[in-house]
Amino acid sequence: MNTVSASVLTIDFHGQPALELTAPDGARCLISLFGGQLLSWIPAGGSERLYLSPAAHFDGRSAVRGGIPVIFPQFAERGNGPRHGFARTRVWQVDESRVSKDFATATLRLVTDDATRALWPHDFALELTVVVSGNRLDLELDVENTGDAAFDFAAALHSYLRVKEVENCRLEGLRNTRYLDATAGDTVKDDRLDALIVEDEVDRLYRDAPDTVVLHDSGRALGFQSHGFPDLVVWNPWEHKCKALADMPDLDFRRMLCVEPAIAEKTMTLAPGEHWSGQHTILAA
Ligand SMILES: O=P(O)(O)OC[C@H]1O[C@H](O)[C@H](O)[C@@H](O)[C@@H]1O
Repeated sequence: MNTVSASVLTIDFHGQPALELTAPDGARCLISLFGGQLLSWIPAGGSERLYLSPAAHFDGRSAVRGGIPVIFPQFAERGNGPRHGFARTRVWQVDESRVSKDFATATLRLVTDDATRALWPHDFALELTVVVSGNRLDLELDVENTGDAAFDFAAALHSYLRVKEVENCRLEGLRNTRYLDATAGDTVKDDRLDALIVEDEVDRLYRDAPDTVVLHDSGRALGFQSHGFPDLVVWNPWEHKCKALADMPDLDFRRMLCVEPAIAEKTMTLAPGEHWSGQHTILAA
């Protein structure tokens, strides 16, 4: 019988410091301090469930293509700041990390500094807590207004899921919902289908999305439960857009699908001293 030793290790991953968490049951994940970004998740007894591009840039400046980037305080180009915000390109601090008898966990923190103030003139504290155990990954994102004026923000946990073959995937749970279709100039559309099947570029912002969706992928499945995030973004660049991405191999659009709980269509307002928190759980089967 294999024995697993539960641990939290600080390692170097492509020149960046990262935390490797191993739970007593062998479930593992890797979190880069650059971006506070999950880069790998392997459930106990399972295989890798996050997509990380083999051509991702690890230069300490560029956003890393894959894993679970934290999007804050802006979604995509819905604002005047950097695309998808700056949280994914800042170095976060480790606040706490530990193993218990059932899980391994870490909390990372990003707070205002001169560089963030130059991009977005507000005082904030962001906290990402990751818990890995068995077949589940739990993430909690907390935003606090630490300044003396209200601010508006957007946020997302931009999850790149590794799939065997994207054309064989079915994303279920979105029937009878509405989405903005970014591939058609943000036209509002109704989803009337039992499942979303990816056969072309998909870039949809589901508003007031259901908290639970399930991704079936060639005999495997991932279940998602989120709380606090009103929207859900689903993205696959497909052939043409993937070719245009310098940090992703041309055919890797087949190996990934992004399912992203988000505050995206409408920003959220936080008064001084207020908190918002959102939870995102992924279950592997
Ligand atoms: O290339 P990035 O800036 O990381 O953005 C990657 C993707 O993120 C989201 O899913 C958006 O809906 C897409 O429109 C965008 O292409």
